[in-house]
Amino acid sequence: MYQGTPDYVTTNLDFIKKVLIKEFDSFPDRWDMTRSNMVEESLRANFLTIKEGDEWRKIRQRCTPAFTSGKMKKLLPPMNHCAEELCDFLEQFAKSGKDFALKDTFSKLTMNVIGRCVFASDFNSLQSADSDVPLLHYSKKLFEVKLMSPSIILLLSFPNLCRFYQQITKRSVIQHDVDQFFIKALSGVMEQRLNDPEAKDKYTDAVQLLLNAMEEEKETKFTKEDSDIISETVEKVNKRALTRMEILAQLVIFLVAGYETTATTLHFVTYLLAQRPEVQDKVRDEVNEIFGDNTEIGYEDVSKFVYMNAVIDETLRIFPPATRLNRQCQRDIEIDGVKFVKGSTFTAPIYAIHHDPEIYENPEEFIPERFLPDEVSSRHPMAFLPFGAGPRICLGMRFAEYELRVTLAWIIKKFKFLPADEKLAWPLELDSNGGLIKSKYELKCKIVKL
Ligand code: HEM
Repeated sequence: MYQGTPDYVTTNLDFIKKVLIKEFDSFPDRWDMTRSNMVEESLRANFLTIKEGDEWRKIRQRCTPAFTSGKMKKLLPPMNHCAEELCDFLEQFAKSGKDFALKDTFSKLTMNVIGRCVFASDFNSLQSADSDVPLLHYSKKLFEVKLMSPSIILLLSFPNLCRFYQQITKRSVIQHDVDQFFIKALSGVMEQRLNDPEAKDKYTDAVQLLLNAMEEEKETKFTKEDSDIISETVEKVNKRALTRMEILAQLVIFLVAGYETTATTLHFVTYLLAQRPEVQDKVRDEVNEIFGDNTEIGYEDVSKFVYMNAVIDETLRIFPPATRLNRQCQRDIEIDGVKFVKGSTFTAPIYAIHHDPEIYENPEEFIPERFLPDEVSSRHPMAFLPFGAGPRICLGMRFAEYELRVTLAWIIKKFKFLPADEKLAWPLELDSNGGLIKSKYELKCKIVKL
């Protein structure tokens, strides 16, 4: 049982594949404890992550053009720009020789990348304290909905009362201030674009793509390369345009889903490289060969990384930012003798799968070679699920993959990463309160300029 709902959890990879892909029509949505109590027109009720059925299909279809391979090409210059800025920022730590906190630094970088790629704005996060970057402050807060917070307890104990309160006041019981902040901040950007007759030709960021989608009914053409983020299930959908609240909500979810997950991965990968100089040197050799004396990492360069890919994937295996994923059953169905009734849930325990010794020998060891192409092709496709799978797979997967590679290439080329003075025991002690993985103790390292 999960919060009063029957939940079936398994590490059986064939079974997981059936639920996430083959029987997707019976398991199209995520289970969300707060969904039924949300004010329909509220910001979070419109998040793609929470939307159900045809409403989800429509929004996913509209958002996908922002993440296609063609769009990624255009996003590489801003990603390179942010990575270069990060290198300038890191110089102070190289000069001081002191330990520095990885998570804080990479959170600011990923916020800047989202700023430039999604909002075509400079958030300048690196130079500011957290409290001076309101988007960072409120994005962190949006993630802080804890299972045992007073508002959640209230919601679970008195759902009807909460629904009544929300309908009357149009205020969300959970974090009303956060919703208000985002609505105010992003409405401004939207209005400015709507009032600019040249905006359509001037901007290519996600805000503009979604605004175009709001007005236009045009069909989007997807290439074969895009098949990993768009499925046929999504394409067969009514073509109603998006409302303003729907657009606002997706911008917020891109910001929130995009910054914490990618920053978490970058901070773990850098930490691991600092502990393993021989792996770090190997990545650097590859980077130097591909990056050379060029001024930025290009679209074709990214696809040439082999060892760096293996390092990133092995990091995502050991530390998957989302430790599990779930689906809610929409109609009674039996799969391999397991009966699901409508409303029950299914959980794929990503962390447990990634640490299963039957799948990965010595799972606590950092062995990037496990992710060299031949090894990957001999493994079950569901053995590695950091971005989920099936039609509801992470929409920002490719965005994250590019951001991780571009950033890592820049910092590895410019700096050597060394262990911090303060040593932590391995395996690291982790905390996944709220579903996202965290190290219990702050991860730090030292750097030397090359
Ligand atoms: C290392 C970085 C990231 C990781 C590990 C990650 C992981 C995930 C996972 C596990 C899911 C659930 C998939 C499922 O249920 O099958 C998900 C969904 C999602 N992610 Fe990511 N994510 C990352 C980066 C991003 C970025 C950069 C964005 C946007 C800019 C993003 C936007 C989304 C959205 C919108 C969904 C919901 C998709 C839907 O319901 O259709 N993610 N992500």
